[in-house]
Formats: sequence, structure tokens, C-alpha cells
Amino acid sequence: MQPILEVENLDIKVPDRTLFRNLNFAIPRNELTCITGENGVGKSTLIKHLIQDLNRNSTIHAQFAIPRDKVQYVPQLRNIDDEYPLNIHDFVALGFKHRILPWNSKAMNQRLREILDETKLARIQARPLGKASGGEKQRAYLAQALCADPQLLILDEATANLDQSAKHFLLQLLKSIMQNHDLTVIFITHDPELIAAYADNELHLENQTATMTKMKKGEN
Ligand SMILES: Nc1ncnc2c1ncn2[C@@H]1O[C@H](COP(=O)(O)OP(=O)(O)OP(=O)(O)O)[C@@H](O)[C@H]1O
Repeated sequence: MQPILEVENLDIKVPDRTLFRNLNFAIPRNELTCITGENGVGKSTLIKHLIQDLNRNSTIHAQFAIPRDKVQYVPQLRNIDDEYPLNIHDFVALGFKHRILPWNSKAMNQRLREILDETKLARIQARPLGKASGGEKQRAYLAQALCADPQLLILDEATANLDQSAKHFLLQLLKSIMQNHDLTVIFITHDPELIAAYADNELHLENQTATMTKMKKGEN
């Protein structure tokens, strides 16, 4: 199967240094690839660079096998405070980008119900997002991204502030959603336990370059 993303001979510079030189890697379709590397190596910058290129349609060094609107990025931090006014249901529904009417269509409501079920949010959908736990918030961000029907989902440190059980719950959900849909996941993480348990591949960034390792079968 053709990779969902192929990167060839890519250099990335920030004002005072070169982060990557001659990067080459391919992200396999319908698999979960973890991007790892020390703090500051350039994990988030690499992803932002690839998405910017895709937005500008200037993907000389990065070939995506899917259109821009099939890529969703879930960022690391969001300032959702206690008083955030939307409930989980309404927050997730904001993910429907192409609505023509100001209200949700029947088909959208049906899809929304499925997504809330898949992300185990159905029971708590009326809860204000500001009052939700870290794990519930993270599932709401995931659910909102799923409304766009992505084929590539990029999660930046989605489990960074979660406890053990919430981390595993989120990754198990992701894996089961991947099995039921045509979905590829890139997951930036520092967590070796999650990589060993759930990753199909690890893309390790070090010394301005990237090394791809296929994880052993049977570890997932
Ligand atoms: N626009 C910019 N101007 C200057 N420096 C930048 C810019 N963007 C990124 N950097 C620097 O590039 C390096 C890589 O940052 P990045 O956030 O991509 O690292 P990371 O691997 O995701 O780190 P972490 O694991 O801590 O999140 C950092 O040293 C950062 O300060």
C-alpha cells in the first residue's frame, strides 16, 4: 500500500540553527507511528512544517497521498478553563467544518452520535467541557477532530498530562477507531510504555535526522 506521507531530502531551519538535514522517511497508511526524540529536537516543528507546506500546496519534499481536508492536527495544549461555556456535545460538533446550515443536519447528528459513542463521551455529553477531567477533554479534542472525517490524524503529546489509566484508555480507543475506519495516526510522544504497547512504527528524531523502526509484531 502506498504510504500516506513520503518525505524526501527535507531540510528545516529555525532562525539560529538547522533542525533537520536531508530528512527521509515514509509514514505507512492505516498504522500508528510514534514520533519520538529529546525535548527540543524538533518534533512539533517538523509536523508544523509539513502542515504548512500542505496548506500552501508547496509540498516538494513531502508528498501526501490525501488532500488537506483529510488531515487533522490535535495540538498539545489548550487553554480550556473551568468556566468554558460549551458542553462536550456542542464542543465536539464544532468539528463539522462544511455545514451549510447554522444547525446540524440529520446526517451530521447521526455521525455525531456515532463519534460520541466511539470516544465514550455519549454518557457525559451534557457536561460542560471546562468541568471535564483531563482524559475526557482529550477525548473531546479527538472526537472534534474525527468530525472532519480525517484519514490522517496527528496528535501532539495528547497523553502528556494524563494518568496511567486515562493514557491507556485513549490509546485503546484510538486503535479501535483505526480498525473501523481508514485512519492513519501520527502520535508525538515521550512515553516508552505507550510506544511499546501501541505503536506500529517509531520515527526517532536525533542529530538532525530520522530513523524509522517497525515495532515487533505481537507487542500491540
Ligand atoms: N520560530 C522559531 N524561532 C526560533 N526557534 C524556534 C522556532 N520554532 C522552533 N524553534 C526551536 O526549535 C527547537 C525545536 O522545537 P520543537 O518545539 O519542535 O521541539 P520538540 O521536539 O517538539 O520539543 P518538546 O518535546 O519539548 O515539545 C526548539 O529549540 C525551539 O526553541
